[in-house]
Amino acid sequence: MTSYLAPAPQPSVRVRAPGKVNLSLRVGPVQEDGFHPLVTIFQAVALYEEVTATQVPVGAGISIAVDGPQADRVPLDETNLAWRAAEALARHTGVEPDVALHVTKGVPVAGGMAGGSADAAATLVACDALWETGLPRAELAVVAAGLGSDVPFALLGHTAVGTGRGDLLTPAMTRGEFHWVFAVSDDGLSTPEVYRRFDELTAGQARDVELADEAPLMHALRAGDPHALGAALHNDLEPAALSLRPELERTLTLAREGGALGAVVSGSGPTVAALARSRQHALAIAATWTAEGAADTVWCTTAPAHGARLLT
Ligand SMILES: C[C@](O)(CO)[C@H](O)COP(=O)(O)OP(=O)(O)OC[C@H]1O[C@@H](n2ccc(N)nc2=O)[C@H](O)[C@@H]1O
Ligand SMILES: Nc1ncnc2c1ncn2[C@@H]1O[C@H](COP(=O)(O)OP(=O)(O)OP(=O)(O)O)[C@@H](O)[C@H]1O
Repeated sequence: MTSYLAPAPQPSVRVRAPGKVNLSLRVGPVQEDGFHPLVTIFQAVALYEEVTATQVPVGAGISIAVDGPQADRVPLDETNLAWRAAEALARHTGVEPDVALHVTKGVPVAGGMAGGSADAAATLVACDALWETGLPRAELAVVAAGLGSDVPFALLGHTAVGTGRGDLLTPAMTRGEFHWVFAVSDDGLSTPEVYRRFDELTAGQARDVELADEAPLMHALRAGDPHALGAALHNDLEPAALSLRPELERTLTLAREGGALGAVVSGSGPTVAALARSRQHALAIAATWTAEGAADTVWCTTAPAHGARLLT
């Protein structure tokens, strides 16, 4: 009689990281390095990317699989931000980059909601646990900033003020829960292209960014006042996104006509974010967008949400 022993499962670690909306995004004049100085207020939303990192034999290298809505629009090679995050952490800590990554997308792709950045942040936390490299969060944030301006915020989550390229973060005090609805387009926008259009529209003469401009928004967050927050939403990239996608103007108008407390293009777009009074109100705005054909899909959620966090 032959006995059969099933192979032991390989150790694996699962991490969840959030997408974001920029409650305010103020963009200064382009610098010599091609980046723009920002003052932004990030808020993490309860739409999550999940990354599972599984141990593989020494020398196997990195591999990646992706599922979830819009997974077919995500690269499966070394250009994937999750792959780049594993490589960057291995380089930083001197370990061999051997890991199988599985990404489940829960944030729109190329929608201005930093889904790829959330994958990178989740991968840093997952590989740090799997490889037992034990980096403090502050050091992970340095590796994160090398991967992209939005990656440190996906690590931190909740609500935060971002300065520099958006990578220098200070947590912001908020009260309560906010209801968001997002109009998502199947056809994403390229972040560098939107910044380039911003440069054209401002003829390189954008006004310097000032943290003081955010006082009303910070007050609304501290008070947990969705009406004041709605009135304070702001995005300097919105004219650039609208000039590349004029149809987004109607999506914004429909949300406002539907009683949204505020409506704004999310980050570099083309997602439009509307702040609702309640979950029922969010669903009503979503229904209007759908009925009017103003979005390919609509996603309702709440905020703020936690940053990159181990699930197992
Ligand atoms: C639009 C936002 O999502 C708002 O949070 C971010 O500024 C974009 O962050 P991201 O996608 O992580 O961007 P990165 O990967 O760092 O940079 C991509 C490109 O965006 C432009 N970029 C980005 C950040 C910044 N402060 N200034 C820029 O001009 C640059 O052309 C850069 O080459
Ligand atoms: N893990 C990933 N998930 C999604 N896209 C990725 C990933 N890695 C690389 N990409 C590429 O990067 C592009 C932008 O991805 P992403 O979904 O992060 O955009 P975004 O949300 O607009 O980013 P941001 O708001 O940070 O500017 C995609 O079109 C895709 O080609």
